[in-house]
Formats: sequence, C-alpha cells, structure tokens
Amino acid sequence: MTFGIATVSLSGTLEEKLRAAAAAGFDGVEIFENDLIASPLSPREVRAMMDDLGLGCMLYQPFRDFEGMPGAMRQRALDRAEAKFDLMGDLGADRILVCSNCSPHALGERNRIVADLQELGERAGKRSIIVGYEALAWGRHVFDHRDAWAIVEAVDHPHIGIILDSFHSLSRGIPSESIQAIPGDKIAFVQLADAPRLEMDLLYWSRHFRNFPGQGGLPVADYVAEIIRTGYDGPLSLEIFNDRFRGWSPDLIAADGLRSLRHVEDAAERLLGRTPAVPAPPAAVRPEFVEFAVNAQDAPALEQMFGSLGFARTGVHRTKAVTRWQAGSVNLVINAQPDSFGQGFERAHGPSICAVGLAVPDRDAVAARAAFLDIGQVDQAEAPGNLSVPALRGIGGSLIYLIGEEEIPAVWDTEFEPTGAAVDPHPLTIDHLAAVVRIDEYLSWQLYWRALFGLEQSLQSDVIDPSGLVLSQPLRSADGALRLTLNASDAAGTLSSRFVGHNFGGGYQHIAFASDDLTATAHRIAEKGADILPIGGNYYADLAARFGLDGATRTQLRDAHILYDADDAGDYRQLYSRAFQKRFFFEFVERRGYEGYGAPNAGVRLASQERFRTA
Ligand SMILES: O=C(O)c1ccc(O)c(O)c1
Ligand SMILES: [Mg+2]
Repeated sequence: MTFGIATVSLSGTLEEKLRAAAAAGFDGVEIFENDLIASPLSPREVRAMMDDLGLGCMLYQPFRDFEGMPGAMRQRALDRAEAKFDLMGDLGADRILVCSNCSPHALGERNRIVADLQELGERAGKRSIIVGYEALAWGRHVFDHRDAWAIVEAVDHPHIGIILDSFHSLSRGIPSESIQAIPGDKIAFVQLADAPRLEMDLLYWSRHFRNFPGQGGLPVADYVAEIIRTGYDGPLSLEIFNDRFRGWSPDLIAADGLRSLRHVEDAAERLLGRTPAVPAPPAAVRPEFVEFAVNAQDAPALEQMFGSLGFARTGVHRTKAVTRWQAGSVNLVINAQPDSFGQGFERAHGPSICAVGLAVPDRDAVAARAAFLDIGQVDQAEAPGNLSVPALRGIGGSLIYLIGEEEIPAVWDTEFEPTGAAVDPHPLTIDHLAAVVRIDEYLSWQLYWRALFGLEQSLQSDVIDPSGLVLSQPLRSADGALRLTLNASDAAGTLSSRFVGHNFGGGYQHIAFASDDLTATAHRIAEKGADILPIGGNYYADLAARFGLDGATRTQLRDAHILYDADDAGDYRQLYSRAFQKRFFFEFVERRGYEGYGAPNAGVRLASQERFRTA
C-alpha cells in the first residue's frame, strides 16, 4: 500500500511540512485547507513543489457543512464546492473529503442528504473528481461510519465514496467488522490515527490528543486488517491533530509517522494470517545485562555502590577497564575504558547507563525488523566479549545490544577473566528499566519499543512530583520478562526534567531488581551498607489504615523503608537506593501477582528524593 500524511499532522510552514513528508519517504500528502490558505504559495506553486519533492497530492480536505442545508444555504454550499474543485485542478488533487455536517442548520432528513450528495457527485464527475464522505464522530446527524456507508450506498454514484477515519470509528467503539459491509472500491480514502484512552468530549479528544498508530490505545491494526480485507488498494494516510506534534520537529514527527504506518500495516497483515517478508517482533525478549559508563575517578565509587547492593565482582575484562558484577541472575557491567563508546558517552552525558543487552531468540531477525522500521544500527563491537552482536541506537543515544540466547555464554566467557567471587545465590532478576525522555519524544519512544519488540502498553500514570506532573507509561513484553517505564515531564523542576537536563537528553534513570523476599533482601543489603532512600512515618500510618495491615507488618515495612501497594491481582513491595552522583538509582521489588509499578507510591518516593535535591 502507499503511505500518506495530512499536512495538519506536522509543524511548520506548508513548505516545511512538504519537505519533511518527502524526506521521511511518504508517497503523498493530504493538503489540509488551512495550511493552503495560510501559505503565500499559489495552488500551482504548491503543485510544482510537490512534483519536485516526488509527492502525490492524495486528498484535499476538509470540505465542511455541505449536506442537508436548508433553503439558500444549499445553493451556497454547492457554489463553495465548485470553487474548491477549481482550486483542486491547480493543486492536481482528484479527491476531496466532505465531512459530515456539524452546523446547527443542518437537516437530518435522509432523502435530502442523499440527494445533495448525488448532486455533488454529478458536478464532481464533470471534473473527474472523487468525493469521499466521512462521518465525524461529533457530526450533527451523521456520526457513525455505518450510517455514512448507508448514505453512500443509497447515493449510488460512481464519484461518491466513503472515507474511513480510524479515530472517528474507534473513539465511538464501533466494531471494525462492520467495515466488511463496504466494498473496497467504494472506499475513497483511509485516514489513520490512534489516541490514548481518555474519557473526554470526542471533538476535544480528536483535536488535541490523536497520535500515530502504535502510540495510543485504540485497536488500529484490527481496523486496518478489515480495510485490507475489503480489497481497498488506495493509500493509508495519517491524520493527526496533536498539540505536541505542533511544537516539535516536523522531520522527526514525519519519520515516526512512516515507522508507525509500516508497523501497523505489518501488524494488520499478521492478523489476516499473512506472513510479511519482514520478521515479526521477537516472541521473547529479556534484559541480559545493563552497562554503566563512568570515568576512572568515579569507577571505585560505583563499584562500592554495587557491592553495597549485594553484587559481586565476578569478572574482569582481560584487556580493558571493564568489570562484570552479578547477583542472582542479574549482570551489571562497569565500563571505565578510555577511548571507548562508554567513555564518549560518559563525557557527553556524565555517569550513566550507556547500554542495555537484550536477549532474544533470533538477533538477526530483530536487526532486520529494526532496519525495516528505520531504526539505526551502530557499527561497533564493544559488547562484552567483543562479539559483533548488532547494536541499535536507543534512548538518549544509548545502545541496545541484541544477543541471541545461544550466544550468551560466549558473551561472558570470551573476554572476562573470572575472579572466583561467589555470587549471591538468592533469586534476583531485572524487573524493569525506567527511562526518562524529553516530553516531545515521549510518544516517539513508545512507538520504538512497541513496533520493534512488540511491547504492550498498559495505562499511563500521572505521577505527582513535588515540583510538577510526570507522565509514566509502562510497556511490557507478553510474558513480562521485559518491562520498561517511560517517564516524561513538562515541568522544569521535576526529578525527571532535571535528569534530562543534567544528562543532556533522555536516558535510563533507574533499574529495578525483583527478589522473592524483599524483607530479607532489605536486611542483606542494609548489612552491606546500602544507602537506602528513607521513607517517613506518615506514609506507614496511612498504609496501615488503607490496607488494614497489622502492627508487626507495618513496623517491618517501616524499618526497612519498604513501600507497599496492592490491587485485586496481588501486592507489591518496593524500596529504593539513593542516587549515584544525583543521577541513576536502583529499586528492589517483590511482586506477588501484581502487575503495576507502585504508581500510588511514586509521589512519596519523589518527595523523599526531593529532600536530597541540591540543584
Ligand atoms: O476535526 C475536524 O474538523 C476534522 C476535519 C477533517 C477530518 O478528516 C477529521 O477527521 C476531523
Ligand atoms: Mg479524518
């Protein structure tokens, strides 16, 4: 299928929008009327620019308040349409979107609506123009694509078809199977948009919160699958009204848009039981190691911190200033090697997490999928063991190493000299990675992880930092082995925003380890001198009242500075370390059936961290 994007989806002038769409690789654009009206370029000049850029003009839109107008307003609507048809000749557009009437004057009589569209079809036919009728979710009389289809079917004119827009259909919960009633050749155009699941007025939700398929919570892939099933062979085109997109780089947004269309078309093909040439997201993925970049002066302090958290230094690189640390089945790597990727990263970002190693069944398949999604691969071989495993550009310029499950022993054995240190045998795994990203990139990184690794989204949390709101979006693999939270904030003073400032961009802010007995883990690391984030007494008084905890449990939690949450599925315990040089920190958790991340506790944790704030 070909791919398009409506100019309203991108920021900038009309010229900037067109250049961004072309650079990202779109086949064409929908010209949004306001963008043309505001442009100093004539329709012919816009046409010439689209020709130079190799962009088709797929649609001119929107034409509003047409059908069912009473009295003299009907003739005026037809005259307006003729003026737009003239303009479309100059633009080289053969298709126009007529959205369902929102005017309080509009009449709902079916016969009138059908007759008006028949008249418009006659006029469009003389110009070889196709008119597509779209049901806006908030249309005055027509607000459901099933109704729009009943009208278009009754109009029965070769120049009148229906336009399907996933937002209007899915925001109202209309079943996508209803698309099966429409023959593919009567679908004049398809617009795609996703959106976060929010309870709000449909018009406001649509005009401010739409996002790309793979960024929101609507079942867009199912919708596309039904469209493909009809035999429709026109473009899939993104039409996104989003306040953040309006304030961010049109080039970056356009590149995400193309990635999202590739992702959603691929997902739809798989739903139809077809096997696209590009590999599917991996069936399993889990973190194998986390790599920290520090300079030589800071390395001893980080080593001391790892030791206090129960990790043993089990391997020393044979030739580089790189060490391996283990506890349970968790691997951490400290990279203090001069002239390495890690050191370059440390110089740019300060002490930080510079790479994550992810174990997958077939690393070449994931690398091929990354290429299909235009995710950059880095040409370097600095993974532990110097294996030439693929490395992808990830959050904040950090790397994702892709490691095949069967190469894992070699990754560790080839270049690390074992120290013989004993590994704490108590079960410990990486529960989740918590990243902070720029607010403008918040949706972008969601798309990255969902499209590449097939991670699933759960509900976003609004976390109250003492200095402002932080958005937190959890993502997880189907089996829960890889969990990631993406956090972002608009407010300059939040811990998230300060992290992005100090780090010169996004990055991983904390790593959470899962144990099967957090109280015991807390005692063990306390004995080793771990610097635990203190939690005040009021929290425990409230906790005991809320959950009906007995005195002994309350004392046990309080003494260990353990935070607690419970829901219908189970309960959760968590504690935090203080941060390393005000940057990254660690969390230990114990899950008992609970799938969340302790969002109700985040405000308490952030308030405690705020007390240690210096800048
Ligand atoms: O919000 C609107 O007015 C509007 C206009 C045109 C569209 O295609 C649409 O989906 C919404
Ligand atoms: Mg639309």
